[in-house]
Amino acid sequence: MGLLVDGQWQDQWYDTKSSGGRFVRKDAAFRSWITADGSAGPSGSGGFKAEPGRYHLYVSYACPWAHRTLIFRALKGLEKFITVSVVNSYMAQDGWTFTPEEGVIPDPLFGADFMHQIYTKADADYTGRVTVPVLWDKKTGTIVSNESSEIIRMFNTAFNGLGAKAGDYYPAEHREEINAINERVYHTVNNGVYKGGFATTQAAYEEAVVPLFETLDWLEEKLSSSRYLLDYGATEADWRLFTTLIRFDPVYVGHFKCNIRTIGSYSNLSHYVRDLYQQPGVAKTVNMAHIKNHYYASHDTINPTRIVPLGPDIDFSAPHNRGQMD
Ligand SMILES: N[C@@H](CCC(=O)N[C@@H](CS)C(=O)NCC(=O)O)C(=O)O
Repeated sequence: MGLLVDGQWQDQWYDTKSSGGRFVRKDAAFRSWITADGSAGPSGSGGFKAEPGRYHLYVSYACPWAHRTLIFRALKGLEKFITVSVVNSYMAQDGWTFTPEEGVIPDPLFGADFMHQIYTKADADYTGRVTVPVLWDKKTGTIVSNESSEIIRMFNTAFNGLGAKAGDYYPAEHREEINAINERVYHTVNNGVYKGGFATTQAAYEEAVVPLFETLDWLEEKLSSSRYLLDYGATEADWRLFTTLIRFDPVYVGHFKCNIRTIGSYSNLSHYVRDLYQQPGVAKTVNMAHIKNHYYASHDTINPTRIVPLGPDIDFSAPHNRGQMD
């Protein structure tokens, strides 16, 4: 694990000393938007018009943030427009790499060995963490965005005129409700598991894990009367929750000590995660070997032996009861 400082790679773990043992996530640096006509989006600069074959997506199968973007690429049928590379599941002193492993898709643009080389191609003096996902523009040779919440919104609409699949996962009339759910789920669940897992004091750990389970209890209740988080149908709020839920019992319960309850013990949440997993195109975005290997092997301050547990044995393709709620 490391970061770039003035374009130079440095191997360094997260600093939690300056924040009372708390893990504090930094904001993403590249914030432009692909739009249908190339006009500027809500942030960054314009010039990134939706065009077939122009953009390349770098992801890790392990990473829940990158996973969102792969799901939206599948839901919207963007595979034919946007090419993809997948990094190795192990992230250590060199950060994310393209070292061969089952599932890795090498970098076709530069033949890079390391993900940090992609960042310095975009900005030779870049300072900051080298995260996935990265959405790359082949035409101007730069990073459009490395912020997953924004990449999924681009994918939701920018390619509609080029023949993307139908489906609006951020409908204008429900944005307020989606934003409110996202806000709570992001802080207490998506990032909550990391705050619990990367905490280096008991207080910081408890500060994360208690609200995490309060939100899971709230979601369980919410899903007793509605198939998805909104009556509208599946929205980005569901997909943003899904990538954390599918990793929860295999990784976060053990490795991140988020173990007050399991997702398997929640009736609605466990059926809901299978329902989402079984939607067209989604199962192939889930690579459980990469997920488990990444967390258990890469975080040696948490798991120095790097032993990857064999369980739990979960069949996400088992039948679910959510269809009866429609
Ligand atoms: N804000 C980013 C966060 C992405 C992120 O933190 N990705 C992790 C992997 S799960 C990463 O690449 N971490 C490397 C690092 O922090 O050095 C997003 O949602 O796109």
